[in-house]
Amino acid sequence: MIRSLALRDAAAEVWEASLQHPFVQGIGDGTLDEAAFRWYIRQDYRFLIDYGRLLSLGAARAPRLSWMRRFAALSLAVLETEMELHRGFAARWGVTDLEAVVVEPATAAYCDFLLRTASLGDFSELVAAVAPCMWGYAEIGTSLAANATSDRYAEWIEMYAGDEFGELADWSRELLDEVDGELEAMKAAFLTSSRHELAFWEAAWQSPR
Ligand SMILES: Cc1ncc(C[n+]2csc(CCO)c2C)c(N)n1
Repeated sequence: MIRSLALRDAAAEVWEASLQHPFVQGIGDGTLDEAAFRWYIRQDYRFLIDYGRLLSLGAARAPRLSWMRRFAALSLAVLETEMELHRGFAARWGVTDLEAVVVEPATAAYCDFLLRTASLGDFSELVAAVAPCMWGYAEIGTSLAANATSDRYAEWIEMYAGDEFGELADWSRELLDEVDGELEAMKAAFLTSSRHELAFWEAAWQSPR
C-alpha cells in the first residue's frame, strides 16, 4: 500500500473525529461562538511561530536540495504570509492582544512534540509529524467549503480550501511516500500529530467564554 494512504488509514478515526468536531462543524454552519474562534486565532498565532521553527529545522535536515528549498520557502511563508493573515483575522474579530498571548497547554503540547520530533527524531518522523497539519487542514477546508451553510467564517474556510493549501497537502503526501524511513516510526509520529490536532480543536471548544 502507498505509505501516505497507510498513514491516513491508521489515523482515519482521529481525522473523522476532527472533521466532525463541534468546533469545526461550527465554523461550517456559522454557529461557532465568536469568543471560541478568537481563542483559536490567538493560540494558532502562537502555534504558527513554532511551526515556522519546525519548518526551518526541516530545511536544515532535508536530504534533498529540492526539499530543503521547499521547507525554507514554507517557513518564510508561514512566518510572513500566514501570520499576516492571522493578524487580519484578529483585527476583524476584535483580538487586540495577539503579541501578548499566553500559550495554553494544548498548544504547548503540540508545539513541543513537533519540535522534539524535528530535533531528535529521524527526518522521516519529522515529515510524518508535519503532514497532518498540512493535509488535515486542506481536507477540513475542502469539506467545509463543499458543505458550508453560513458565510460567517467563509474567509477561514476559503483560505484552507484554496489551491495553495491543496498543493501543500499534495507535497506532504509526496514527502511521506518518497522519504527513506521506517513505517512504524512514521505511523507513530503521524498519529500523535493527528491526536494533537484533535486536542487543539477540543481545547478551543472548551475554552473559557
Ligand atoms: C493547529 C494547526 N494545525 C494546522 C494548521 C494549518 N497550517 C499551519 S501552517 C500550514 C502550512 C503552511 O502554511 C498549515 C496548513 C494550523 N493553522 N493550525
